Amino acid sequence: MTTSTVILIIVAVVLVLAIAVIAGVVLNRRRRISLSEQDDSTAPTEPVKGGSYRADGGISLSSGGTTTAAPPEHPAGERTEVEGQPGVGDDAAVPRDTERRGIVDVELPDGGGTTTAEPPAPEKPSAPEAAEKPSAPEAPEKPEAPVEPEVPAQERVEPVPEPIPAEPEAVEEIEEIEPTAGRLERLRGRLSRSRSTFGQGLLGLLGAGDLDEDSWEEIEDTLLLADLGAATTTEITERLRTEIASRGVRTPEQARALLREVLVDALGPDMERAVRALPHGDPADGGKPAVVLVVGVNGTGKTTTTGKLARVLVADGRTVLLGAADTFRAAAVEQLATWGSRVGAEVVRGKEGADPASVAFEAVSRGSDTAVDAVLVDTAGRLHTKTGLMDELGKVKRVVEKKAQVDEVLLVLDATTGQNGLIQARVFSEVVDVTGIVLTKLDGTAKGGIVFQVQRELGVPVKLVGLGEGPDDLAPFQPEAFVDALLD
Ligand SMILES: Nc1nc2c(ncn2[C@@H]2O[C@H](COP(=O)(O)OP(=O)(O)OP(=O)(O)O)[C@@H](O)[C@H]2O)c(=O)[nH]1
Repeated sequence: MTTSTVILIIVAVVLVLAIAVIAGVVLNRRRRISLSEQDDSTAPTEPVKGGSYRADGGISLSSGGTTTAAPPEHPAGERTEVEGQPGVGDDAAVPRDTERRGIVDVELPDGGGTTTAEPPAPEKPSAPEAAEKPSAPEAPEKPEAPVEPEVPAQERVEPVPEPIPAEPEAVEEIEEIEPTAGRLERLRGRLSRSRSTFGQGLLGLLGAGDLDEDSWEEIEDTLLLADLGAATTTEITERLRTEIASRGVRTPEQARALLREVLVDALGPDMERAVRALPHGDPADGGKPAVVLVVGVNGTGKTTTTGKLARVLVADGRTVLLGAADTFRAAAVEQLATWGSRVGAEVVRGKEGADPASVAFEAVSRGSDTAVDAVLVDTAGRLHTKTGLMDELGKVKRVVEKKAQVDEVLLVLDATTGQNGLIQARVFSEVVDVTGIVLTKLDGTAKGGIVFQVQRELGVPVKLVGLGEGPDDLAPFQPEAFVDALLD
């Protein structure tokens, strides 16, 4: 082989190598999406921030009778992480060592129930001195004689031995209530933890420039950490990838607008979010009050939410009656009574340990008789894994339905509990048809993404969000305003 042949071969090899390197670089560049270059001429002119949406709407209320919303579909096929999760009754093998309430076995009244909430059955009718002491401040109580329901024959609701329509609590002056309009806007600062990790995290990644595989992985991680769940995360990431490429998104502003659009879409902006707490017709003219059941596990914020919702209704000029069907925790009844007295709402309560179904029934009866606009029934916290307690909840609803239509079943979920909230939601909705979700304590978590997951999982809209412990820290859930609060 001559020297010139060798040189030619070397040149050819070098050329081939050079071509290969150049091709590799070009291909790699193509896979990246660059947001750093401004291309004014071709860029679509997306709104820079927030769009035209204004979060000044109030909490919207509707009547259960007039809603046209189709019953939610439960997209079971799309469920994620269901493996090994408990459902109702799955605790059969769990040692039943948890305290159980006695469930009074009440017969359901006839559908046409001739009932009156008439008479506050005196608490201790047999104690002679009791007459003189209208309400002796809880002195060290004499051992309480078992309260036998004395049946004043006529007109009494058979299954309701114990609930006592409370004397309207000494109504202090009715408090001023924050307007319900623009609450999410007012409270948006409370979402700062979710905003800084989730919203700003995403914006930082999307706006940083070249989006390679590592960037997309980081985006996925951010979504997962914010509790959006695997299915929603994949869906959002895929959509962002496709749209960024197809729309020729180039600038951080365009990326932001796209992110907003994708997140809002994932929140189902068209879901019906009005709280069905308006009466059926005019209660003063034979109409029926709306009935709202508030359910959930312990400590999620049911009583607080019931109280806050009562304020929303009162602020809207409605009359409200509260049913304290949390007969398990005496403090909860007192707590609700305080909420009631602050807005001048009557509270129907039972004695500790009373059958919650009977208290709920009595509350609804009383509400009908006194022609209030809405009866809000606070139920006891219950572990979703305890069959007996879940059965009891089902019974509460069935008993109430003997008297009136239940318009809204609000499931209160604590946003800080993450995946567990989702499991609860699933089980509760098996037992009582949950019609709306209240996500509380969003002010204390960076995991605001649970909103996406819970809606997707249940097909039930988040209607309200709790953003603090203050009496008016309850806001309507508005997807656009929520996403804006995360991204701004
Ligand atoms: N930060 C914050 N705290 C809340 C919110 N909602 C409720 N809380 C607090 O959560 C705690 C529990 O609230 P409750 O209303 O008593 O909960 P519950 O579900 O009725 O409790 P049980 O009757 O024991 O099941 C209270 O300290 C409330 O002030 C919220 O949106 N944000």
